Amino acid sequence: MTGSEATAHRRPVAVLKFGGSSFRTLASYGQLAEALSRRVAEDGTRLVVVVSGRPGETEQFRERLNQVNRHPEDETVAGLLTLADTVGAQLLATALHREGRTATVLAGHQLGLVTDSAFMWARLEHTDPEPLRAALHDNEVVVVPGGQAADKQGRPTWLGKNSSDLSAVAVAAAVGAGACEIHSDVDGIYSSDPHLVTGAQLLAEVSYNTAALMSLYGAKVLHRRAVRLAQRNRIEIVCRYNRAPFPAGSVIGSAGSSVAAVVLNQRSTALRYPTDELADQAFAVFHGANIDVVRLTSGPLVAITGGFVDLPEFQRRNGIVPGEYAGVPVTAVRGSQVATKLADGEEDALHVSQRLHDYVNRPGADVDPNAPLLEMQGA
Ligand SMILES: Nc1ncnc2c1ncn2[C@@H]1O[C@H](COP(=O)(O)OP(=O)(O)O)[C@@H](O)[C@H]1O
Ligand SMILES: N[C@@H](CC(=O)OP(=O)(O)O)C(=O)O
Repeated sequence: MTGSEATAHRRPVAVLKFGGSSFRTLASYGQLAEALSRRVAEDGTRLVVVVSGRPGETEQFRERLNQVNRHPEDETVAGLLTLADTVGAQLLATALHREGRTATVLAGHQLGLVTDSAFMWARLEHTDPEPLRAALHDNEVVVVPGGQAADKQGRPTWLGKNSSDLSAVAVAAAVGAGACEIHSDVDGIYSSDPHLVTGAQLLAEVSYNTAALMSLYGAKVLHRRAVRLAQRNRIEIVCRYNRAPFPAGSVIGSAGSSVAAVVLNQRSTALRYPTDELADQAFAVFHGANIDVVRLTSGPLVAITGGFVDLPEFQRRNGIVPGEYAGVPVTAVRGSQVATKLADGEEDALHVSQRLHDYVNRPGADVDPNAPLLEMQGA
């Protein structure tokens, strides 16, 4: 056993993630550093803190890139857009130094997360825990820019849009942590987006399967592959509000509530193809590129959930027949059951979600996890 391994075993390590919504102002860095410093002092833990860039910053990089080249190489997109998270990580590290804490930044190429070479939606293949262990040996806090990794040749790769959650769970698995604390501007997973749907309820316990289904269908709150990685490694995801004292709202683990959730993401797009066969082919291409996609069964339909895919460009490059815009998918999930309705655009998606949410959560509704959801198609 190396010295750093022995130390990592002696000291408990907590893994925390703070998304972009935690850094709306520059003052947020100092406030968070103060709270983290208190935790180090009071709990005697070392921390790995995964951070995202500030809200909108990743997309600002994308705009700048597109102004220079409308058709950039994936490797360049990955190299540039992940810098927003690097900036955030360095700002938090410097705020921690001001608090008198030892802290360092481990960027994707230093971290030990090795992916394939699908630069923009890379898949994790292997983790070397040694860089994290060594950094934890020398520092009270290790700050990790979310979404970053490297391929076998050491080239920077991106785990995809909103993938900081995935980084956090991968880091938790690497350091052997039993939990991963994910902080956001909501304290947990609700029965629908609480900023958009009236009456959305906090779900205290959510099963891995339900959380993964919700994010596959576009719920922004957690990254789908993060949920699956946590499930495989038996890591509990604890969702917390991003301001001290960081109250916990939901735990994602083996237990789950049977409440029906309605997934709304106005960036999701359903595409209709002339035949089922063409829809199957398009689905296979999106899926093969690691993009979150669902083959809807109610027709020759494919839903690209979560947005941030340049659909005309992607279809052109991959030589697939362009699908016709079919609306915004809104999906009800209960246990492992799903039912999707198509709304006529972003505005209509809000109304459809509210109606569906009211319907599935109506007083006296049958919440038997085995009851079919198909009746909701008429909601
Ligand atoms: N079912 C849901 N439960 C909670 N939040 C949801 C849900 N669906 C969508 N959201 C949205 O997810 C947002 C949090 O995700 P995100 O903006 O990526 O946060 P962060 O920047 O902290 O990672 C919330 O502000 C909320 O609007
Ligand atoms: N750079 C990432 C940041 C991220 O993952 O965001 P968040 O954790 O706030 O969803 C992105 O915009 O994709």
